[in-house]
Amino acid sequence: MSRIIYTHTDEAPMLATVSFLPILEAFSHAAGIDIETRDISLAGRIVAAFGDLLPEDQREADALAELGELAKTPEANIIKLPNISASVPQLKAAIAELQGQGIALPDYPENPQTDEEKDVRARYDAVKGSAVNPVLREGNSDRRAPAAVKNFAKTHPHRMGAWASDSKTSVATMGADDFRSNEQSVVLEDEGALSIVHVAADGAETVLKASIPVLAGEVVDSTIMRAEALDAFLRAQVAAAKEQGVLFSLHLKATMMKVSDPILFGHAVRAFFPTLFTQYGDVLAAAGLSPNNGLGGILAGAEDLEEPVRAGIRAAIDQDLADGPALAMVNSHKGITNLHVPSDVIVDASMPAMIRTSGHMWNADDAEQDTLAVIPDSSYAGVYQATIEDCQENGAFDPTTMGTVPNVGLMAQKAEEYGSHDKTFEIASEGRVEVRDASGAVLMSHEVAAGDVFRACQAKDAPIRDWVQLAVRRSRESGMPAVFWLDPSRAHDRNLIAKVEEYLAQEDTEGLDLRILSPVEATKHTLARVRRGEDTISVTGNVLRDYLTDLFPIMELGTSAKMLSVVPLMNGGGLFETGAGGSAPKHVQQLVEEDYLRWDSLGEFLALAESLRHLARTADNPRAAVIADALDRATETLLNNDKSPQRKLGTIDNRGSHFYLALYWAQELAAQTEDAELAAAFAPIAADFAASEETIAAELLAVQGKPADIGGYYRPEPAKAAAVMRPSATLNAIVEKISAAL
Ligand SMILES: NC(=O)C1=CN([C@@H]2O[C@H](COP(=O)(O)OP(=O)(O)OC[C@H]3O[C@@H](n4cnc5c(N)ncnc54)[C@H](OP(=O)(O)O)[C@@H]3O)[C@@H](O)[C@H]2O)C=CC1
Ligand SMILES: O=C(O)CCC(=O)C(=O)O
Ligand SMILES: [Mg+2]
Repeated sequence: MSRIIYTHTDEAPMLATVSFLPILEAFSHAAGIDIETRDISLAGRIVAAFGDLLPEDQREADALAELGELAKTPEANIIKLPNISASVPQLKAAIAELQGQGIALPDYPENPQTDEEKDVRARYDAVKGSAVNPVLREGNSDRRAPAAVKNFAKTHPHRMGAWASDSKTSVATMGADDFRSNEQSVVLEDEGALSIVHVAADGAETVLKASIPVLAGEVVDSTIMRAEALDAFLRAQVAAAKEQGVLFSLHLKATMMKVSDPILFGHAVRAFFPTLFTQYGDVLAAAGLSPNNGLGGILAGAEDLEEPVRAGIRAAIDQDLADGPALAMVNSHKGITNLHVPSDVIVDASMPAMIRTSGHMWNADDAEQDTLAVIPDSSYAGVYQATIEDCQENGAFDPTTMGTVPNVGLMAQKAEEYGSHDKTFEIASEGRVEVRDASGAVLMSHEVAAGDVFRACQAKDAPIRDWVQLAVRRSRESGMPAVFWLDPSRAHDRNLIAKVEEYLAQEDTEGLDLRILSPVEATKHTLARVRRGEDTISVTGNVLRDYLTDLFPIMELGTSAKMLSVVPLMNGGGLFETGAGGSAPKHVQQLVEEDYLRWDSLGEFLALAESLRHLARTADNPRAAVIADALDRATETLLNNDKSPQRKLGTIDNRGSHFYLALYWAQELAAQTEDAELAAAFAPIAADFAASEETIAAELLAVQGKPADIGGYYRPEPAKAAAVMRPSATLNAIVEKISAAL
């Protein structure tokens, strides 16, 4: 039997899976393929983290660890749906829900003191933030809009907000004293181990990290964000937004940058609420209410404090809101601001969403307004400023004519910033931080003050070489020019440029247009081509991979969820991610309120076809190729017949789109001539689906419009979720018959 692993994740994609998986299993069975699921949801990962401490009957295997090992083998064929990268507030909510379901989990220790509490905290911290993707991504990233999807977007353009030439929207970034400007970088000649040591002003040494294994040829960088400069910068932006009459909004990646960015977020909360922290800073700290978890956590925690402190805190917050600039809102109806929850505004998706909406965000009156987008570190902020300037000059992008920008991203083996969590520290006291080799020689050194954020990153040589080869291959296969977005004014990028030049020289690049430009120059170059309808591959590091695979798809297709996202694993396996989009929490809310799920599973369909094709190649299963090609044709028909989920009640939603996919897929299999046995088996199934179309559509539409009970948010009850997500008895019966057909 050939095997595909389909991941069980969170929120909208997990609910979509409840509906789609039975269909997928039935069709795959016909090709002798086993679909196995593994639970890598936030809830599943929490339970697995306490495997040894829970009562026997509550223990669950660590599926993520298993898949992480599998990803290093040639047999890996994993379809990875988006999952929650949890902030602390989300983590606590998930723990509470699981406790409510009777699972004997400890509370999240806010301020761990005993060894036991420290152990609990370490387990929870390992589950926090972007804890899944870095484990599975044992390869570099190839994300693109398939031709059928791009063509559909050109003929059915999504709405784009017009840009005014007098738009006051802009990006503010530090440019000095930040991660970018303080960066140092070395290329290691030999394998070994590094250490990170803090040397206090009096010479006392504290080991921050005892041993970082390194390989020969690896690029290692270190840098710091200066707290004092950050505070001055943030205060200046609060004043600037007020003076310019624009919204203040902060854009970070507190999920993936799970150690550094919540700290930066906390600094912004302090800068925006000076009265609150001057008057109540000590009270909040004593109550364990950290600004790093956002205004939402402070407001909720203040409820437990005594009067008059409680009223005083609220008054101070109101005072600061009245004194400061208007604050961008995440949900103006519920009064949720940009500074409420660190994971509510995630830069990769939030900046493109703003650019798509005329450079606006929402204010407290639920109206659009120009915005000062605050992105403290200047490494990548210039990309957004250049894009904004382009729109101010030339107007909004036109999805009917614009070129496409696929991405080849350096990602494997926790490359660059996204692998830096275990090497990121908030500095306790003045002195310097040194990165030393095993002999004690100092490779890099930074003067530091208390509160500065130190960060070290690694990029291994083999992934860098693989990334250059992937870029050459994609440029060759697509016929598109490719631009390496690397900045000669950054220490890390200078080392990468040298490697790119070395490895490109070893490839056959005859006739290819490959160049290296700084991110801002690359943005300008790419956008000029985009406006002429020309296509350009962006070849980037891990962070720009993340940013650009939302930025361009959101302009081109309306959402990054429609992207094909392939990770050719370095040891020969395949990881197929579904789009670049996340798990869309607001979709679950809509489902629970009115039994309508607008999640678009297009990303799953595209990933599945690639996964099947990979299986056909690696497991010598020609039938897998037949059902893959049939699936791609079915997906194209689905797009052209407009059977993707719409957005409003009374139209087909996610479940309806799964039915139509099954119908078209069965019809394609019945019609193909490569595999007669398969065609014969699917002919009656296709006929059944077609004959029942009206009944099934009616059964699926009938449930809409009233609240749906799935019995949990982070871990819904399987039976309730299945009842909600599979409401058509007619459809379920036909799906059942497929497995018996072959
Ligand atoms: N690979 C992964 O595992 C990723 C996980 N995440 C996680 O997702 C959560 C939410 O993050 P957020 O930044 O809000 O990003 P999301 O991508 O979840 O949501 C952004 C917006 O994209 C649109 N969208 C995304 N996917 C789909 C889809 N399949 N069908 C229809 N619309 C879609 C919706 O916008 P619109 O209303 O405009 O249609 C949605 O509101 C977080 O927990 C985050 O950690 C985020 C990114 C990647
Ligand atoms: O892992 C995450 O938290 C998000 C991943 C992401 O945004 C991406 O890969 O595009
Ligand atoms: Mg992303």
